[in-house]
Amino acid sequence: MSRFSGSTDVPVLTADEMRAWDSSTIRRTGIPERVLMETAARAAASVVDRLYPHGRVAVAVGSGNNGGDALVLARTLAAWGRDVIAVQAGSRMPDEALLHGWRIPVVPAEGAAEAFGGAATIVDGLLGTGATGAPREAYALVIRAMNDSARPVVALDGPSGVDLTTGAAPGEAVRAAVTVTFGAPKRGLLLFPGRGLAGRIVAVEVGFAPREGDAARLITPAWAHQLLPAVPPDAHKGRMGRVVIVAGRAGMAGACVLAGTGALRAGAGMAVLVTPEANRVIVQSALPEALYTDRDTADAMEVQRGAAAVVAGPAMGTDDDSLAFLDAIARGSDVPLLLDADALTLLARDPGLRERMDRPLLLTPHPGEAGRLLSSSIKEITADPFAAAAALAERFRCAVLLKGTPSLVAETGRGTRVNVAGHAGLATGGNGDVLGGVIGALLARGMEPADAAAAGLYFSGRAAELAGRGRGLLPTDVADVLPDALLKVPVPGSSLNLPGILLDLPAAV
Ligand SMILES: NC(=O)C1=CN([C@@H]2O[C@H](COP(=O)(O)OP(=O)(O)OC[C@H]3O[C@@H](n4cnc5c(N)ncnc54)[C@H](OP(=O)(O)O)[C@@H]3O)[C@@H](O)[C@H]2O)[C@@H](O)CC1
Ligand SMILES: Nc1ncnc2c1ncn2[C@@H]1O[C@H](COP(=O)(O)OP(=O)(O)O)[C@@H](O)[C@H]1O
Ligand SMILES: [K+]
Repeated sequence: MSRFSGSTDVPVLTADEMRAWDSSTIRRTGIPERVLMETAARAAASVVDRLYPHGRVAVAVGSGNNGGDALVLARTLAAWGRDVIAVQAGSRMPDEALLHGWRIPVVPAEGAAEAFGGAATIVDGLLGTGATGAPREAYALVIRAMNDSARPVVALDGPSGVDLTTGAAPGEAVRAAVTVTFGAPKRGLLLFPGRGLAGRIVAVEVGFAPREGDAARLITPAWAHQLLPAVPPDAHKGRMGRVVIVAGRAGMAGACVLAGTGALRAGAGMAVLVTPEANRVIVQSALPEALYTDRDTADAMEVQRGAAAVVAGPAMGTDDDSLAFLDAIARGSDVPLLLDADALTLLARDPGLRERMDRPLLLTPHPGEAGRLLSSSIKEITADPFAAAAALAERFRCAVLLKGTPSLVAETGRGTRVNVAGHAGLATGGNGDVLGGVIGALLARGMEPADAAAAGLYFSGRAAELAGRGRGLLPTDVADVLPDALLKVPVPGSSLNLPGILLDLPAAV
């Protein structure tokens, strides 16, 4: 389960943004680079010593500052009484003065396999934010030896060989058990394949100045809970938000039921399900708490009047009738509108729909739907989801939740929000429908579309964590524990029980 500090603000940075933050901290505060390195390496040494307290530690050292971190860590562990050996991968070692006179045995890259074989734990200090392209030969050799050693590897800042901006691994790449990343999680650690190679991700505070600007940020529990409107003790159903859900063509009642369940489990005062007569018996039996309206009567347009938010699209159909109906719904009110699934396919077919409506809008595409909306391929979307989410937000002048691992929320002029709550148990048809309903409920309580989307991702992800990790988790199981996820802010902290941990994310398995 992901664990956070109590911070509402944890940035997610590209390698360039990280370097800019380094240098602006050094420039503005006068703190020497060596002090930042010392703090970073000592924090990483604490993590290594806490998780792997016994046996020899072999430290792989590159020639840049990532290697500098590795030398400081090696010296620190040696001073703490640990048995340490270094493997030199670069043509030169970082400044030996970093060792403060401690004598650490150093072997060349060719001796890596033997050195790792004789160690209990390996530390990867080969490449960090300054790396470009695939690791070159001596580095590649050391990485192969690391991966072949069957020893746990703790990566410093990122697993060497992973592009810390894109998550790509163009050549050999370290498979880490744990990554200790400095100052803020790097974007490439949260994107696959980087996310898979990073193992458990521990982000530690190392003394950077407060960040300015609109970089991407994690959706933290503290942030999501602080957005959540309180339930007043004198609440009544009219004040808790009425969500209209347009979903499920004939024979596809499930999508409608799941979205309605999501809305009610997230605290909507009322859910109105707009779906064809053929689905009536099913939706009213499955979800008697919701109201039903026949999509093919004039009532379907009337129900928008009392609505605080509208969710349209899950399995609603993509034929001409559905397009005409969606068009009427979109123009029929000015309350926030969420478009998902089939409604996104219809929007891709008729982008003019956007110009004909005048209301806060949120799109929640998965990469396939995003590809249709941007006329590009799924491959292009997943290669740079941050760019795709931003392009959609710009193109449709609205908030966008791009589903994926991780799911992102973008809106022009605001920093992208990155979701790390949840797990692969959510990869079951129907979870998107529940999510749409959850966000609908949050919109109906007055949250801005981008905030509702981000909070909806967090609470659904958190519910999946509470529901457990086993296979076969149903969307309704996730929905059932939503009230618990909404009620309790998780206690901050990590099982590492060390100060300064910003984020402790389990390995993606
Ligand atoms: N600055 C700070 O405040 C703080 C920074 N910190 C730490 O510094 C790290 C960034 O350090 P950095 O900028 O020195 O880059 P780094 O990742 O060590 O790589 C550069 C070296 O790798 C080499 N190299 C590059 N590509 C390669 C390839 N494909 N294959 C092989 N070699 C390759 C390149 O060689 P060159 O190309 O120049 O020959 C150069 O020698 C950051 O991740 C964090 O750990 C912390 O201490 C906290 C404070
Ligand atoms: N591996 C995963 N880790 C975290 N969240 C996931 C994972 N797989 C799916 N999800 C989430 O589950 C939801 C599935 O939505 P979607 O693809 O629209 O499914 P459907 O339309 O079939 O209900 C999205 O919010 C997605 O981000
Ligand atoms: K590294």
